Amino acid sequence: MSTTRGLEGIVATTSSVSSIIESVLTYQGYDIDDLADNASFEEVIYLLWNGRLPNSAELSQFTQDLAAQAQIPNEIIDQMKAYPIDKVHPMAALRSAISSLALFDETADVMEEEANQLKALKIQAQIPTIVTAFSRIREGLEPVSPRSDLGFAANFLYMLTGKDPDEIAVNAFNKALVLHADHELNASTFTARVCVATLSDVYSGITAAIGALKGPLHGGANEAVMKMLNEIGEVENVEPYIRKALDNKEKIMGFGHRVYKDGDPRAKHLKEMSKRLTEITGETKWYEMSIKVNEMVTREKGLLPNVDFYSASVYHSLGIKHDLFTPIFAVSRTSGWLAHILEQYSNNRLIRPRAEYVGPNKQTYTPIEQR
Ligand SMILES: CC(=O)SCCNC(=O)CCNC(=O)[C@H](O)C(C)(C)COP(=O)(O)OP(=O)(O)OC[C@H]1O[C@@H](n2cnc3c(N)ncnc32)[C@H](O)[C@@H]1OP(=O)(O)O
Ligand SMILES: O=C([O-])CC(=O)C(=O)O
Repeated sequence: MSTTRGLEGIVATTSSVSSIIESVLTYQGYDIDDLADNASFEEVIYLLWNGRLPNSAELSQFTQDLAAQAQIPNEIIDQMKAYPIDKVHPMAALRSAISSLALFDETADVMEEEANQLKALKIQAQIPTIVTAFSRIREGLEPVSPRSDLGFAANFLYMLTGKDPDEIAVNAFNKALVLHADHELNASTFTARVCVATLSDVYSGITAAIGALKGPLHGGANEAVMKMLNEIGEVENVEPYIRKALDNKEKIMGFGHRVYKDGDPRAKHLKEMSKRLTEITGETKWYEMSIKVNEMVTREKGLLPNVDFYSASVYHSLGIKHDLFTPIFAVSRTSGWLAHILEQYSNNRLIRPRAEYVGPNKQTYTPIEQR
């Protein structure tokens, strides 16, 4: 038996949801560059789940269907109020709340295709409500109910702040959601597929995926990037900070990628957004520091920024709390997770690889009093 550490390069499934071929990312065959410049997040969800773009009647119906499911059970709000708020990371709160949602859905374990599609719609619609409600609860504020007259991106920002968001913020947030929606067989999507391949339920698949996304080598990197930028503080500190980190063989968050070796196509969009938004807020130092970190890490290590690097200064410029960056990633990636979960169910086989045994052999049991 031979092993490949971290399953690098192993093709573990077929999928028609998204592809990465020669560093070009597509959702159902549509280049991410095209979608980032033109599509609403609702269109992208529809695309990922149906394999084609909606026409305007279909999009309008889909948007209404999402809006109709956006309210979460009061019990979930009450539960979140009971969490030890000041100690709980919003990703942990989200993981628990999504798991709890299943308890209030009588169809959670119904495996028919239609029931699973309805659960997908509910989860996608309710995840922004959960993230924003938790954010407000921990600040001592009441959650803001979703509005059916707002699109997905606008509604998220509205529920977060209780105020109508401006157009620039909505467009930037929509683009960020589009860019994060799916990414082939990344760690959290693989986790979701492994989970539901046992014929476990959709909620379990999403809960497991949230757990995998939370780690700093995956989705948790965006929050870690902002922590690093905060520690650096000023542009002139970049050089000594990064030098020390590299000398100590520390990983620089937001750089490197398992699949892209010549650049993540999403990063250029986020870089441009970071430039624009920091100009608007007047806090250009976040962009300038990011550029300097980027130049130095690329020069010294040959590593390029991934999706998490510039998204940090983008979300910061939108006034979003740093520990909500990864939950926002989850809000977007849920669309991809759900597409993969439905695809897995449609042609399922248990996912069960092997491990090469490297432990001791031929051991003999010794009674406890002789050890
Ligand atoms: C949405 C996403 O999940 S995007 C990824 C988000 N994660 C991060 O940004 C965390 C930082 N980056 C990393 O840890 C890695 O680049 C990963 C996890 C993304 C990819 O990991 P792998 O493909 O397993 O690469 P691996 O960790 O083996 O790195 C290969 C070499 O490059 C180095 N390297 C990789 N990334 C970095 C980095 N960000 N900073 C410094 N060195 C790095 C490693 O130390 C290793 O060096 P070595 O061969 O001398 O030991
Ligand atoms: O594909 C990966 O390994 C990580 C990634 O960029 C993503 O999930 O968006």
